[in-house]
Amino acid sequence: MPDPVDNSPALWAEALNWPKPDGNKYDRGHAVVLGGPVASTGAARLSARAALRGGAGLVSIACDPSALMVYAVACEAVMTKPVKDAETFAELISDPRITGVLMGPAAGVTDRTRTLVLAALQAGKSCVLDADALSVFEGAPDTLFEAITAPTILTPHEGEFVRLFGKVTHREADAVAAARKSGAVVVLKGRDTVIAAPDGRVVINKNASEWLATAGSGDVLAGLCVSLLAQGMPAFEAACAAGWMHAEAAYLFGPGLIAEDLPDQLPRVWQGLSLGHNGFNVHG
Ligand SMILES: NC(=O)C1=CN([C@@H]2O[C@H](COP(=O)(O)OP(=O)(O)OC[C@H]3O[C@@H](n4cnc5c(N)ncnc54)[C@H](OP(=O)(O)O)[C@@H]3O)[C@@H](O)[C@H]2O)[C@@H](O)CC1
Ligand SMILES: Nc1ncnc2c1ncn2[C@@H]1O[C@H](COP(=O)(O)OP(=O)(O)O)[C@@H](O)[C@H]1O
Repeated sequence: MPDPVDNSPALWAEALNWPKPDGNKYDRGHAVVLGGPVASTGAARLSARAALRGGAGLVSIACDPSALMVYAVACEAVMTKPVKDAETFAELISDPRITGVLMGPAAGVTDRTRTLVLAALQAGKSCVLDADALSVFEGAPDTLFEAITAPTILTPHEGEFVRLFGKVTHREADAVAAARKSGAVVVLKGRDTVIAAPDGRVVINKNASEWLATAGSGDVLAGLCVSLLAQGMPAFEAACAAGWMHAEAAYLFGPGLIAEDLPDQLPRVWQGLSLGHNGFNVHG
């Protein structure tokens, strides 16, 4: 295994998709977030807001028709799309302008979640799988791995990682082995988040604050991942950038952070990246 590299903008800043003076929202990607059922809508809303703040031009939450009004009332710039079953989900995401799909946050460990995840992967969409979209494959992880053909990011915490890949003994080596086995970029979350690619590249995110140990902060990270993926960044660079920007947002907010605070720190993170924060000047 190559020595893990510390995460920093120098690794991925060139791959960020900055808005163009003559561009429009479609140039910045359309991310779809699968929403959970009517009583569990917060996680997908956090992800969707993070996806917009992460720079995606359009973000939609796709949800069961029974939950649509909750999302529609709670969301403003984020759009809502009803999805009855795998067929309607496949039809929705067949739009070539939909460039990234996030599934998992509070989606439910259900047959519906498993079916919709497989439908998105089989459609060849760039996907981010988090939380329940990972847990639902416990006991049958090969069904998931065999369906992964397009750029995909998995964002497990250690509990979710164990369900798919078994015990964690050495976080860096285990994350690399998991990326090789699944064919996806694996973001093994924790105090020091490990980001591993199927080709063996491995990066460690060391700028995280312990205030990130709060409900929903992983949903924000998943939303950032799908945002950058939908904007056309390669999966490994998107995952590294998302991990760094997520931690930087927490640092900029400081003590007392809850997950809702993270997306609204992202403009300051973008400003820092564009102005040469941390010694790195994106615009030269
Ligand atoms: N606002 C909302 O709507 C929110 C909704 N959310 C939604 O809630 C659902 C459940 O998600 P979840 O992560 O809370 O629970 P689950 O999948 O049962 O795994 C937890 C078990 O794994 C283990 N574990 C080991 N290491 C771990 C670690 N580093 N971090 C955490 N756990 C670790 C640990 O086992 P232990 O170590 O205690 O034996 C623990 O018992 C899911 O749909 C999610 O999206 C949340 O996103 C919050 C905001
Ligand atoms: N002690 C810690 N120090 C730094 N970052 C942490 C710590 N604990 C958790 N995190 C980060 O917070 C996020 C938690 O994500 P997750 O466990 O999926 O929570 P949730 O499901 O509630 O959103 C991850 O990005 C993880 O790396």
